[in-house]
Amino acid sequence: MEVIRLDNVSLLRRTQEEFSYDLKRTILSFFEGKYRQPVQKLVLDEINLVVNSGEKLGIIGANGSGKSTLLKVICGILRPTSGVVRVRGRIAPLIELGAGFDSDISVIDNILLYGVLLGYSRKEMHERTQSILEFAELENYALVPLKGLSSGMVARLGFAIATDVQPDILILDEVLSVGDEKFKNKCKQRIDNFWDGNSTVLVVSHDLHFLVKYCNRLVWLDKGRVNFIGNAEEAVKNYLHNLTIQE
Ligand SMILES: Nc1ncnc2c1ncn2[C@@H]1O[C@H](COP(=O)(O)OP(=O)(O)OP(=O)(O)O)[C@@H](O)[C@H]1O
Repeated sequence: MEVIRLDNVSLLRRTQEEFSYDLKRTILSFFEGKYRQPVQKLVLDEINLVVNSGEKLGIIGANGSGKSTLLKVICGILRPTSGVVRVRGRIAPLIELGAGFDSDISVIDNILLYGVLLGYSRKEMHERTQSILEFAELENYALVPLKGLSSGMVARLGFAIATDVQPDILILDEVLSVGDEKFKNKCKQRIDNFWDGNSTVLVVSHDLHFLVKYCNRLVWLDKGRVNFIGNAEEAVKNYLHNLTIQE
């Protein structure tokens, strides 16, 4: 059964150097006649992709090729400029762990907030709070404001929340190495459960060995376009061959 479908999805974004939140400067430059239209870049270019239920799909490509952007479009964090994205089922994005947190409120309140952001009810999150705190090994920090935690602890909390709930679709963006060695092993076990189960998994990684071992198919992105999609070994072979030609 099809769970993700992208038809001709493109995304234009303002380039970083043109991007300014400074309204005063923008208005001033307008009156001084120095205003320039922000430059836009085609970050995703006519992407067509179908992912079936239970499939483990890896995404490879050079830095800046659009891998994280593609995941964000699938999760609904970014809206495509054109094209259609369809997703069936509950999705848990493990992207920039902790990006939805509020540092001034307590760990427990952040669990509720983050859970609601992921689409779960407050009641459901109340019931899960204890197991999340236990997995993240933060039982003694439940009432502490998040700013009192180390960045590793915050990442652990993000991982614990997103994986405590059983998503239909798990999205992993280079987050397979959270926390210290002991915690990494715990994360690996949890991820293994998703791999063995029915969840559909999309994973972005530069670890090609990992992807060949764990993924059915790979998508190779190049400058926002799908360069290859299919068998994982073949994708990596083509990708590496292309790199040697460029060198
Ligand atoms: N917030 C943003 N605003 C504007 N452009 C952005 C923003 N974030 C990323 N981009 C641009 O979008 C393009 C794709 O970036 P993306 O992060 O998706 O690449 P990536 O393949 O995940 O790279 P990496 O392997 O380095 O993580 C890049 O050209 C980048 O400069």
